[in-house]
Amino acid sequence: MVIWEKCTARLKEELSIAEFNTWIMPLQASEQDGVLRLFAPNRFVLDQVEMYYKEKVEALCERLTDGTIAQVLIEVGTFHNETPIEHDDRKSEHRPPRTTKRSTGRTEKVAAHVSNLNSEFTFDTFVEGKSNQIARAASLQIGNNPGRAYNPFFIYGGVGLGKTHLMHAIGNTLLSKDRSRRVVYIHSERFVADMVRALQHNQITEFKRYYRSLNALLIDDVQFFAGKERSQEEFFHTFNALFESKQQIILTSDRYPKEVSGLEERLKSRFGWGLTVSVDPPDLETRVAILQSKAAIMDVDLPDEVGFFVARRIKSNIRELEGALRRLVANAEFTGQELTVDFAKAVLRDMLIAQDKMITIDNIQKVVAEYYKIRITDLISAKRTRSISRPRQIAMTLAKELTKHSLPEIGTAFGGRDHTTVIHATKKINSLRKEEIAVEEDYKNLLRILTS
Ligand SMILES: Nc1ncnc2c1ncn2[C@@H]1O[C@H](COP(=O)(O)OP(=O)(O)OP(=O)(O)O)[C@@H](O)[C@H]1O
Repeated sequence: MVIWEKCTARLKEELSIAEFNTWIMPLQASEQDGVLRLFAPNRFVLDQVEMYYKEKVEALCERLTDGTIAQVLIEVGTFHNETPIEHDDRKSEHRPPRTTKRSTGRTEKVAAHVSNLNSEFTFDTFVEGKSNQIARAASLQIGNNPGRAYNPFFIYGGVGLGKTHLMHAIGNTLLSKDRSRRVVYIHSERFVADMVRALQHNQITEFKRYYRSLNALLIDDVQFFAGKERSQEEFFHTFNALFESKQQIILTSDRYPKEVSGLEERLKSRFGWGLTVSVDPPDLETRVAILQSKAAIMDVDLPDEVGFFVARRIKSNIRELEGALRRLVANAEFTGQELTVDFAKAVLRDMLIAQDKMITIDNIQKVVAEYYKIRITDLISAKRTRSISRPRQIAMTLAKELTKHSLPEIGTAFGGRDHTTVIHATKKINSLRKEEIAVEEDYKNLLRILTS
C-alpha cells in the first residue's frame, strides 16, 4: 500500500509520537478504485480518527496522488490479504495457492477478503442474561460447529441490544479456530452499495464470485434490503449457493423475518429455515453487569451504587448505557472528580431527561391498543372483559417497567384507577409471563416495539 505508506510517513512528521502511535499505527489500509479504506481495530479508534485525523489524511491523499484517491473511508475491521480458498473442499491442506476451483472445474481468481470483524466483540466480553441466553447459547454452538445445525441463523431484536456483538463473536470464534476461513461481516446497506458499484464498474461477476466463495457470511440489519429488488435478487442467489454448500449464513434484523416488510417472500421464508432467536431488553441486573464489564474493560472501578443508578435510568438500549458510562469516565478523568451518584446525575443530566421523555404512558397505550387491535379509549374505560382487561394490565406493567411514573400516576392515566390496581396488574402479568407462552411473547414483542 504505497499511498498509505506515504501518508503515514507524512503523518509521522506532523503528529506527536503519542498521537501517531495511538491513532495512526493501529490502522490498516487497502486501496481500490480510487477509494482508500482504513480499518480501525475498534470503535474508539475509529471515532478519534474520524474526528481528528480523517481530514488530514484526505488532504494528504489528494496532494500525494494528484487527486487519484477520491475518497477515504474508515470502518472497524481487519484487512485480511489472505490466500483464497478452494470452494469445494475447505480443508486447508488441500487449498491451492491463489486460485479457487469451482464445480465446473474451471480455475478462477477470488478477491482477497476483508473480514470487517471487530476483535472486541467476543463471547468473553458479552454479558449473559435472561434476555439473551438462548441467542448466546446458539451463537456459541455455531462458532463451534458452523454450517450444520443452525443455518441460516437469524437474530432479531431492538436497537443496540447486542445483535451485532453476537454476530461478530461468532465470526471471531470461527477465525480463532481456523484463521484461513473466509469469514465476512457486512452491513446490508454496504452490501447494496458494493453491488451497485460492481454493476457500475462491470464487476458483477467478481462480486458474485467473492460472496459465493465465503465460509461464513454475516449480514447485519437485513431490514435495509427492503425495497431493493436487485440486491435481494443477488442476495437470494448468494444465499442459495452458500446454503447448498453448507457454509454458514448469519443475519440480523430489528424484527422477526416474516415481519420485515419490503422483502420478497422467498427470502423471508429462507430466513426462517434455520434457527431464529431474539435478543430482548436486559433486566436491571444484566444492565448493571454489562456496565461493570464495560468499566472493567476500560480499567475503571465503577461503584455499585453508580452502576445501579445509571442502569435504573437507562433501560432501553445497551449502546446508550455504554455511551453514558463513557461520558462519565471521560468527565471524571478530565475533572479529577470521583464517580459518585451525584456526579453521574450532573454529567448525564441531558441524557436522563431525554430517556425520561422517550417512552410515555400515552405512547405505551397507543402501541398496546394497536397491537391488540382495540381502541385506546377501551384501555382507559371501565370495561372488564378479558380481551380488554388483559391488554390494559400489560400496558400498566409496561408503564411501570419503562417509565418513571409512580403507581398512582399510572393508575390515574388508566382511567383514574387506584394504585393497588396497578400493583395487582403487574403481579398478574409477571406471573402469567411464566405460565403462558403467548403472554410472554406478547410482552416481549411490545417491549421490543416500544424500545426500538
Ligand atoms: N450482553 C451484552 N454484553 C456486553 N455488551 C453488550 C451486550 N449487549 C450489547 N452490548 C453492547 O452494546 C452495544 C450495542 O450492541 P450492538 O451493536 O450489538 O447492537 P445491535 O443489536 O446490533 O443494534 P442495531 O440494531 O443498532 O444494529 C455494543 O457496544 C455491544 O458491545
